[in-house]
Amino acid sequence: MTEVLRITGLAKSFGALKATDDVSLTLNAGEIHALIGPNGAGKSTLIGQIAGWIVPDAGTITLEGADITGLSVAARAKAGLGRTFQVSTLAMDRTARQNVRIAAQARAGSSFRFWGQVAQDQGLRDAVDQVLGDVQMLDQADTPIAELSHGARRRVEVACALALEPKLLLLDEPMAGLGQDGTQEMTALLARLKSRIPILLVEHDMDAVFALAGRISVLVNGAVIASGPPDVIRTDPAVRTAYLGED
Ligand SMILES: Nc1ncnc2c1ncn2[C@@H]1O[C@H](COP(=O)(O)OP(=O)(O)OP(=O)(O)O)[C@@H](O)[C@H]1O
Repeated sequence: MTEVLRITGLAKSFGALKATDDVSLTLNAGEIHALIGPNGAGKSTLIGQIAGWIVPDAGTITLEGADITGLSVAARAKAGLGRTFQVSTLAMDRTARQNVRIAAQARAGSSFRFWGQVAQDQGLRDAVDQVLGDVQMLDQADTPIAELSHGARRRVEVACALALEPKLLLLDEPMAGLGQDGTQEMTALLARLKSRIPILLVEHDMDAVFALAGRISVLVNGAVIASGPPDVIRTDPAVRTAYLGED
């Protein structure tokens, strides 16, 4: 079992409020580790600290054994921390392919430097087609984002993240607002991806979480109250009381 991400003793307070209270967790190769918890539990604050736009008061974050706690957002992305954004960053007037190409170009910048233009163009085209295929968007690759469904846009966002060849994906509520079909498509996509790229998943859709996650950690008032496989979490009395409800 290869550990990709390790968070140790992460803490963040806003005034007297402990938004993240001594949180430790790991993400292993080949798994989806879901982070669930009621509104205000501290999930987004935790993701913000891992991604780097919130500075923790204490704790460390390591990516494949390297300490990334002090790195900038951009440096973390370069180190292999992939993510999508809660607010879409896609260029709406560009096609899916053009959006993914921008991400692939950012990734390829240095590695293609010594190649000729033709090889560079071919390499980029192949990389873009590969990730568009991964998210099953090849048939809509040349459609402007503005004309795509919400679910298709989400898949293009995942393709942009994949184009950066990350070591893991941080996904903050990828099912939000998708509806039944979109949620099913996104669930299938994440299930396909996980063997290649481990995913730390924050998600409110419990059907998706229990279908996808190998491990679930439950956050309440900034602290992890339970962590384990779905069947253990489902029956944990503290979790049922705090979050899932008794029904
Ligand atoms: N910048 C901030 N300043 C003050 N308080 C904050 C700040 N950011 C978050 N909080 C508080 O920290 C707590 C955790 O918020 P956070 O958004 O991380 O929870 P969450 O689990 O992601 O919630 P949701 O499921 O609703 O997105 C909340 O009480 C929130 O009001």
